[in-house]
Amino acid sequence: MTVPVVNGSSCLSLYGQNKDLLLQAINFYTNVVGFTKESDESGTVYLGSDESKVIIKLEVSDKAPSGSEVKQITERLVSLLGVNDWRSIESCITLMVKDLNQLVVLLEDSNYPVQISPNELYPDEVYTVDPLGNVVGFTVCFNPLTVNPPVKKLGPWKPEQDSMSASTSEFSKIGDNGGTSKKRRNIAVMTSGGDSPGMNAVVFAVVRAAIFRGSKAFCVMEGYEGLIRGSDYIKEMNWQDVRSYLSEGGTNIGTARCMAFKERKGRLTACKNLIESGIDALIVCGGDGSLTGADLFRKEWPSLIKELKDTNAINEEKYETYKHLNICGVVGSIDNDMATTDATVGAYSSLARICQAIDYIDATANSHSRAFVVEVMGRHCGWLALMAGIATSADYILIPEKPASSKDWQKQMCEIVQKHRAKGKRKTIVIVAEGAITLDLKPISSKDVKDILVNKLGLDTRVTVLGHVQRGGTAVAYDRILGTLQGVEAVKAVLDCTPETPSPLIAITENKVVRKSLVEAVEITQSVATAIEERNFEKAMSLRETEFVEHLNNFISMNSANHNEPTLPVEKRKKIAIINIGAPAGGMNSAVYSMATYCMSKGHTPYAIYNGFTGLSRHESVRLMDWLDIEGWTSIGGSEIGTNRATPDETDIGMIAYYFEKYQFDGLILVGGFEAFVSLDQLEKARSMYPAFRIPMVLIPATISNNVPGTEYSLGSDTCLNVLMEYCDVVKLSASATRGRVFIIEVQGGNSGYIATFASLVSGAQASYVPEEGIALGQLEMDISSLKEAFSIERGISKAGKLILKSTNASKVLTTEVLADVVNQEANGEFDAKTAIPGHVQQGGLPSPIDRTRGARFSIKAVQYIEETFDDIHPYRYEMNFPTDDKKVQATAAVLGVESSHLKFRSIRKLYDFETELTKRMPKKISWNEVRDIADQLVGRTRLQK
Ligand SMILES: Nc1ncnc2c1ncn2[C@@H]1O[C@H](COP(=O)(O)OP(=O)(O)OP(=O)(O)O)[C@@H](O)[C@H]1O
Ligand SMILES: O=P(O)(O)OC[C@H]1O[C@](O)(CO)[C@@H](O)[C@@H]1O
Ligand SMILES: [Mg+2]
Repeated sequence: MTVPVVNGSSCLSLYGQNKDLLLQAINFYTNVVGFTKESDESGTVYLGSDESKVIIKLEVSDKAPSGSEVKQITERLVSLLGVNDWRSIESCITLMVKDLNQLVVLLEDSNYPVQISPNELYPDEVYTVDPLGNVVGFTVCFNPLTVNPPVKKLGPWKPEQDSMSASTSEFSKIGDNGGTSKKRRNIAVMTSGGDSPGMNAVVFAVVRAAIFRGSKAFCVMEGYEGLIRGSDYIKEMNWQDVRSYLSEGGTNIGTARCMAFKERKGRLTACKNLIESGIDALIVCGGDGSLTGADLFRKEWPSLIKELKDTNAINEEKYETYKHLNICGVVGSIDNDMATTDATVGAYSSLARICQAIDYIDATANSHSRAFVVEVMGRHCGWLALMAGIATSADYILIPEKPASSKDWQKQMCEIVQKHRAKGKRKTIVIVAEGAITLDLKPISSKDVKDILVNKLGLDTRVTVLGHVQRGGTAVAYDRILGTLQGVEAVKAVLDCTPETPSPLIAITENKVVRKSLVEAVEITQSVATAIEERNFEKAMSLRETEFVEHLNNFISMNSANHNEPTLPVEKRKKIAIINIGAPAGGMNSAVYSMATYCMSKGHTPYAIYNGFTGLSRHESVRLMDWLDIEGWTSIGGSEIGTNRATPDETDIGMIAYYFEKYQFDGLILVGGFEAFVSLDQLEKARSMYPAFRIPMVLIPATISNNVPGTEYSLGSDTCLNVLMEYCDVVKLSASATRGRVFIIEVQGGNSGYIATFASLVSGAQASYVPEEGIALGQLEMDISSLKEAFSIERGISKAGKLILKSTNASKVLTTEVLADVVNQEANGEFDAKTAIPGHVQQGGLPSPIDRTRGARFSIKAVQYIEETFDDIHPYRYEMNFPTDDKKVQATAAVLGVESSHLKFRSIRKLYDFETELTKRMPKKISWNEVRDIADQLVGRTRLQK
C-alpha cells in the first residue's frame, strides 16, 4: 500500500486522545480485519486495504470528541447497542469515512464478529463494538455531533412520507432485527381518560426522543379504544408529525374513556393488536384510572399472550418475542390524584384557568358585595379546590379528603365567612370540589352551599360551575416542561427496561423527574379511594402526598388568621419583619400575604418594611400588617410593600440596625433575588457588630432570573416563563403565517440563561443563546445553516414559524439587532429575520398559580424556620463574644431553596463563600444544563461544546 496524501475527505480518520486505545485499534484492524499498516515521519499511522481502497489515518489528536461529546455519543450507543451502562464504554472513537457502505461491506466480509448498528436518526453514522470491546463510530461527517438531524435527514417534506424510515432504508440490511431488539424498540405512546393540557407535550417528547435514540415511534389513537381497534389506530409517527404539538391544548392523538378495556376480552384484543403492530414498548399517559388499567394490563400480560398462543392467534416466535410487556406510565390528568407524584401533567394548567376565573369573579363579587360558590373539577380529589383556595385566598373550601358532617361544615363555613365579613371583607368566595362529600359520603353540591349562604347568612349568592373550561386551552409552561421532560424520561425508561425491571411510573418530586414503581403508585392511589369508601378519612389523608397535607394545613391556618385564638402561647410569639428586595417578581405579594396571615394565626406580629432597606433607613418605613389591608394580595402582581435593589451596606446599615433594635424584631424574612442574597450576607456578617441582627433571618428567593445560589427555583420565574411563553406563541404564529420568517426574541435574566432555556423548551425554539455559553461564531453558523435548510425544505408547504431566543447578556457584540442583520444577510432573500423584545413585560402581571401557591408554602416554612431556630441564636443576642464561626448560629441566616427533590434551608455563609460566582451574580453550579440538551435534541439542534 502506498501512503496517500491525506486530505481529510479522501480517507478515513481515526482520532483519539487515548494512545493505548489507538494502538489497540491499530492491532485490531491490522491483525483481525487484515488491513496493512504504514506510518509517516510524523508518526501518523495509515491503515488500508488495496482491494477496498479504504484508508484509515490514526492520530492522537485534540480533535477527538470532548468528554461531554463522548457522553452524548455513548448515551446514543446505549440504545443502539443495548449497552446497559454507558459508563462501561470507556471511550468512543469516531472514524470519518468517505463511503460508509464500502466500509460496512468490508467489515462484514472480514468474517469477524463485528456487530454493526445503524443510527436511524443519523443515517450517515454507524457504530460497532469491535472484538476488543472498543466502541467505534463511523461517520461521513467531520464531527458526528455537528450533523443537524431532522432537517438534514428528512429530505423534502411531504405530508404522507415517512421520512425517517425512508432515510434509513439505506441501512436496512445492517443491524435490522425486525424492530424487536432490545436496542431499537418500536415505542408507542397513547393518551387516555380526560384530556389534559400538556398531554401533547408528552406525545411530542416521546415521539422525538424515541426517534432521536434510534427507535421507531408510534401513537395509539383514541386511548384504549384505539388499542382495541388496532390497525389504523396504531400509527407510526415521524419527526415532523408532532411539530406544532407543544403549544396546542387537549390531546391531538385523541383520548377516550373505554369500557371495553375494563373487560379481559378487550385487553386480549389489545394485546393481539399491539403484537401485530410490532410494538414492544407502550407509554400510557393518563390519570389514575388509565394507569390502573395499564397496571392491570401489565399484570395480566403473561396470561393474555399465552392465551393468544394457545389459540394460535399468534405463533411461537411472536410469543417469545413479546413475552414481556414493556409498559411505562406518565401521569396526565387535571385532577392531580395519583399517588407518589407531586404533580400530574395538566393540573397546573387547569389551576391557572380556575384562578383566572376566580380573579374575574372577585371583581364582580366585590362590586356587589356578593358571595360566589365556585364549583371546580375533581371527582375524587380536592387538589384543584385546595390550591385554588390558597392561590385566590378563598374564604372556604369543600374537598372530598376532609369531609365533615353536614352540621359541622355548615357551621364552620358560616362562622368563617361571618368573621371575614365582620372585618370588612365585601366579598365571599367558597370553592367546592365536584367530589365534595359529607362524613357519611353524601355529595355536597354547589347548590347546597349556596342555600346555606343565603338562608343562614342572608348573602346575595351566585353559583359558577366552571366545567370543561378548566380542561381546555393550551398548557401553562410548567405542564409543557413536565410533559416534555417526563416524555423523554419515559423513553429512556423503556429503553433501559429488562424483563426483570418493574414497570416504571414517571413522577416528579419537588423539582426532580424521577422513576417510581407503577404498581406501587396504583396500589396507594387505590387504597386512598378504599379508605374514603370505608370512611377512614384519617388513613386517606395519611396516604396523600405530604405536600397536599402541608397545603391543607397552611390553608386552614391562613384562613383562621387574626380571628381565632392564636395557637402559640404568649411567650413563644415573635415580632417578624418582612421585606422585599430587588426587582418585582410574581408571587412576592402572595408570599407576604401568606407569612403575615400565618403569623397572625400563630400569634406572631408581622411587620412590613416598606420600600426595601432604603425605605427603612430613610423613612423608618415599618408598618404593622393589617388583615383587611392585605386581603386579596395573593392575586396581585408586583410588590405591594415596594421593592428596590439597595442592600443594607449601600443604604445605612447602622440605621437599619437601629430600627431593628427599636422594634425588637425577633426574625426577618427577605423576599427577593440576588440583591436580597447579598443583603442577607451583609446582615449575617454584621451580626458581630450589631446585636440587632442576631435573630433568625430567612431569604425566600424571588426573581425572574432564577439566579439565587442555593435554589433551583425562585418565585417569579414561573410567572415570567408563562408571560414569555405566551409571547413566543404569538410571535411564532406570526412567523408561521408569514412562512419564511425567523424571530430573534430578546430575553431578560441578567447573566442567567434559565428563562431563555426553559422558554426555548416550551416554545420549541430552534435555538437559544445564553450568557453561560455566549454565542460562538461556529454555533451561529451552524444554526443559520439549519435555518437555511429548514426554510428551503419547508417553504410554502408547511407553516413552521421559527424562533431564536437570545438572553440579553449572551453576547456584547452580537446584539439582538446584529443577530437579525447577520441572519438576514446570510438568508440572501430566501427568508428574513425580525427582532422581538418583550422587555419588562417579562416581570409579569398577575402572578401564576405556581408562584402564588409556592409563595404561600415557602413563606410559611420560613416562619416555621424562625420559630425553630430562634433558640439557636437568641442566647447570644447581647453576648460580648458572638460566636461568628458557630455553624449552628450561622445556619440561622439561611436561604430556603429547592434542590432536586428537596426543600432545604442552606446557610448564607456557605452559599455566599463557596457556591457563588460573585462577579457574575450567579450560582457556581447551574441545575438546568440537561434541559438545554433536551431542548436542543427535540428540535434537532446540534450544539458546539466548549
Ligand atoms: N380498573 C380498570 N381496569 C381496566 N381499565 C381501566 C380501569 N380503570 C380505568 N381503566 C381505563 O382507563 C380509562 C380512563 O380511566 P378514567 O375514566 O378513570 O380516567 P383517568 O385516566 O383517571 O383520567 P381523568 O380522571 O383525569 O379523567 C377507562 O375508560 C378505562 O378504559
Ligand atoms: O369530561 P368528562 O368525561 O365528563 O369527565 C369529567 C371528569 O374528568 C375530570 O376532569 C378529570 O379529567 C374529572 O375531574 C371530572 O369529573
Ligand atoms: Mg381519574
